[in-house]
Amino acid sequence: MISFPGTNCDLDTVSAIKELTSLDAEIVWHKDFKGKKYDAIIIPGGFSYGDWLRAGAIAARSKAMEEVVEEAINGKPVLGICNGFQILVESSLLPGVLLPNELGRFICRWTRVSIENPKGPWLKLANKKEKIDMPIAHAEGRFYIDSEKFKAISNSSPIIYYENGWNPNGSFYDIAGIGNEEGNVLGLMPHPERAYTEILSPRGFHGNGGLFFKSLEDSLKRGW
Ligand SMILES: NC(=O)CC[C@H](N)C(=O)O
Repeated sequence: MISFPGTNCDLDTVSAIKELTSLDAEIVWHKDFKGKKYDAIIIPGGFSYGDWLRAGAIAARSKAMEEVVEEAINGKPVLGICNGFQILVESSLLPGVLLPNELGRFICRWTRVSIENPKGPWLKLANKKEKIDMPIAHAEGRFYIDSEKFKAISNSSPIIYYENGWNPNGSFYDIAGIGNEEGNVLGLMPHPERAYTEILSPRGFHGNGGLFFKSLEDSLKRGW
């Protein structure tokens, strides 16, 4: 798990993985990060470099991200959560861009998503259209992708959609998260590490965000 200046969800994400799985997980300062050392890479949420320029833009140009790009191209599992998703998009590992929220301000609330075209190590245990409840907390989460590109990938790449009426930020096509064609790289704006047990979830929501981490565990043990 890579930590940049301003990353603030790294501890939560390590805790989620350790509580839910038998996997080992550690936080690595970006300057010390060596991609080859790990079986999977997570870029957690936060405000890397204070979200200056655009969220994720500066971290995307770091040496650590050069390593991540190399590993991702070789098929290693890479997950970006919120600011991590912004960094993956800024690194061109995932298509599209993340624009400021339609409301023009930071939004923090629970939301509900469903999964299309589940594949790859992060979604191995997901059923088609599986619904997951997780909170979002961001200012720049409005996903944009042009219609041609969307058409080209919508039947083949994993896509996480906000359920009808749950789009908090004006994302195009209600997109909350997206994967590459192979599914080894996945990015999402909602926070699964804040929704991995029932006790973390408000009344009426399911704490089922652990699916991503349990899928990784299963995938690393048995393949995907
Ligand atoms: N929680 C996060 O990672 C989101 C923060 C994010 N950089 C933003 O758009 O505000």
